[in-house]
Amino acid sequence: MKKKKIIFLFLVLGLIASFILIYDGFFPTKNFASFKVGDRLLVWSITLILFILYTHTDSKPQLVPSVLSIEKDAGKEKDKSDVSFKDVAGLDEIKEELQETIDFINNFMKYRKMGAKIPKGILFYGPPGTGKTLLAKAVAGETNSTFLYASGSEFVEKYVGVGAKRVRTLFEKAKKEAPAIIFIDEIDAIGARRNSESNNEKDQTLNQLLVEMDGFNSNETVIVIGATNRLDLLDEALLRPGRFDRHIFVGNPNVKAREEILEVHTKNKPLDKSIDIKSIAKKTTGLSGAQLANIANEAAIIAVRKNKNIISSHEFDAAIERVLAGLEVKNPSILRKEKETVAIHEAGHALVSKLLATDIVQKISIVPRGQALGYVLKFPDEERYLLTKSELLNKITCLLAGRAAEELIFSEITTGAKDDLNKATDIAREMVCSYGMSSLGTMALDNNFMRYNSDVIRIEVKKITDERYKEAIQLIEENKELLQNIANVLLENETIDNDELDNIFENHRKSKLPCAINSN
Ligand SMILES: Nc1ncnc2c1ncn2[C@@H]1O[C@H](COP(=O)(O)OP(=O)(O)OP(=O)(O)O)[C@@H](O)[C@H]1O
Ligand SMILES: [Zn+2]
Repeated sequence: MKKKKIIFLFLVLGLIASFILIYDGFFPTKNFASFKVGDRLLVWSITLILFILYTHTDSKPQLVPSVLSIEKDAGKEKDKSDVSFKDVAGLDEIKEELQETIDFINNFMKYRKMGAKIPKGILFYGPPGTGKTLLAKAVAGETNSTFLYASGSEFVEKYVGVGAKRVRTLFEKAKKEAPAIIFIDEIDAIGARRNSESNNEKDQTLNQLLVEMDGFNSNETVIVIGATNRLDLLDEALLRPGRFDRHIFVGNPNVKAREEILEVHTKNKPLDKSIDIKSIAKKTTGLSGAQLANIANEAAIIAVRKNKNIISSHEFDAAIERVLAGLEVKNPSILRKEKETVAIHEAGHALVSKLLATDIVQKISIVPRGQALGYVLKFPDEERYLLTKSELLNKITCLLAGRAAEELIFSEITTGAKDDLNKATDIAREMVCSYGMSSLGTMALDNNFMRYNSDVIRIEVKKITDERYKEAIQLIEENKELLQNIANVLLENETIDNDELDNIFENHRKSKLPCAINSN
């Protein structure tokens, strides 16, 4: 379109020049005396050529991108993948399960002779950053297949038909370059359940995807891998046999897998002998593969910044903190009064966490990082898959303890508890709606019930958080002196680590013992 505009501009100039020269032909003036007949003919012919060019340039309105740009967009990372299963740490069961698919692509004829059909579609689902894309790339790498990457959101367009066309182009390309792995990330963007307030463009795109998946037969070595964080959102039609009929959950790594992931991502980095990958793996419960990769990279960056030629455990600790809590804010201009409030707030979290022995407090800090003015870094003592009701309640108490400490010490509350309140409310809502842990009964509540009974749910959630808040207040009240001690050390040193916190508790305990000499 830009080209057309430029041609149009020259055409207008040409036309003006042509008219002036025609006019001048009839009523010659001095101005154009030097223009011979040949020159005039040249200007007229150029104008004519511009006119022909203008009328022949693609004049499709910009509403729909041209086919060319669609072809360029669909399957951007068209390439052979150089990732193999060696690069995917942990996830052993998944790799085993994918072995069959790999064998099918590698020994296509063997299966064909037997009349065996292999699944066309595999769906990876699970939290972000757990290696879904990496696994798909590794399948392509292990089979030397073309890897075609597309993100579901790329197909979502305002204009009807564009998304569907992109899907078609993607599959055409895959068939042409088979064996191929089509990887559609965020497939929920196009594959979400259809409802009555349907969106025509989205429906057409999803329909096209279904048509394509039904359309290619098992003789074509094209495998579609979809990935989503929300399996529950997907349209059932997409999950039917013959489409995405293999669902593989890719979850956050356990301690052994975390160790392996850290090994993979530190393989090419010069590590100090003192570094114990096992202990880093233990400290990072609940983190995803992507976060661990990020930590390894941050540790290297921090070491470079310190002009070191080897990465030590100090850099790793700093990297964990940075990835979990965000960037340290340099020269923050925080008022003394605010600092006191933050210290009391964080001391409240740490005190109650320790009293209730929920998680191990790794570090308390009032050095602002990212959006937070202060934070408490905690890790569970061990890998947990099940949580008891009392553990969930204790978690809520710990979350509300920051606000409780503020109220108790300053008789005033601040906006600092926003994030805590969100998290506490989320846990309480889950207890009520998903875990059957409230007086509403031992059942899960479906969306319909939740929509029409939001008040009932709110009352239940409030009951839980109110009680927990009361408990937090009581615990802090009983240990006010300890809270002050923690806050004072924080104000003085800005951070407290696990051992120092133990010391504060221990010193406090000793100070409460009746003095041995005086007792005589
Ligand atoms: N199991 C793993 N082994 C090695 N590296 C991993 C693993 N899991 C994640 N990573 C690292 O994290 C990065 C991001 O992972 P990936 O993009 O595959 O996650 P994802 O599950 O597709 O995330 P999202 O759902 O956000 O798209 C990878 O490039 C890799 O560096
Ligand atoms: Zn807080």
